[in-house]
Amino acid sequence: MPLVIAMDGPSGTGKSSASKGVARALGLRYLDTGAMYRAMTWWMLRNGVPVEDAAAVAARVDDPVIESGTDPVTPTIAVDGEDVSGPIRSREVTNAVSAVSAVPEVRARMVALQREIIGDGGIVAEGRDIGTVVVPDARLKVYLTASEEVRAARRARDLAADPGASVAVVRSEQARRDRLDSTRKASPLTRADDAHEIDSTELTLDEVIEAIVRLAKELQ
Ligand SMILES: Nc1ncnc2c1ncn2[C@@H]1O[C@H](COP(=O)(O)OP(=O)(O)O)[C@@H](O)[C@H]1O
Ligand SMILES: Nc1ccn([C@H]2C[C@H](O)[C@@H](COP(=O)(O)OP(=O)(O)O)O2)c(=O)n1
Repeated sequence: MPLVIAMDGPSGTGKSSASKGVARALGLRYLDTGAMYRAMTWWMLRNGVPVEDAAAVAARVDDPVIESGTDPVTPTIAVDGEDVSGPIRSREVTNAVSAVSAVPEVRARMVALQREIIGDGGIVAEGRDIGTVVVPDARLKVYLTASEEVRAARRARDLAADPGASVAVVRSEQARRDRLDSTRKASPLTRADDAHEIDSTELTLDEVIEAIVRLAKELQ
């Protein structure tokens, strides 16, 4: 079976950047499953669905059409034909996404879509449950970590245009999201037993990419 690389870990550990780099280096496709949960959340907010009400979210789960592009050079995400790559990164969506992604009906639909896109493989897929639920038989699983402090500093840099996003605020919002993502009932964030753990706290992005490419080459 063509290679599937499953990349999981909490927010700000470098999953998206490393996954895109590895996909480019190895000529693989790339899937950002977090962007899909963010797209679903953006749609719920736009349509006035109370995101803390799991039954209300579940009732609308089949309505949005979510399309993910898998080119690691220009990843795309659209909802009902509208490019939402910018708006899904807002703090409003970020702070609502854990509630929406904890709803089992949301996860069932997203996982089915993700498996369809992953197909026969040749892809780096990143998220929270790729190695545990979406592709439990992936040939290579990586679990990325980094200190809370470094993760918050990285994400605050990404949000530099938002004056409310100080490192302290980002750190506390991130800690809340990690707690929700790792304690929810439906496929919580957890390291698969057979995942390689890489701590990126003291590594450059290139070093992380190199480490994963080396692991992939060892499989051949
Ligand atoms: N090893 C690293 N060293 C420094 N900065 C990094 C590293 N990995 C990622 N980054 C930066 O941290 C930010 C968050 O990375 P991202 O890939 O979006 O993480 P995640 O997908 O895990 O939330 C980005 O600005 C990215 O460029
Ligand atoms: N496979 C996945 C991917 C993301 N999620 C949820 C939980 C996360 O807090 C949100 C957003 O994920 P995303 O990877 O975009 O978050 P970060 O960029 O790492 O901050 O989606 C999930 O439940 N399962």
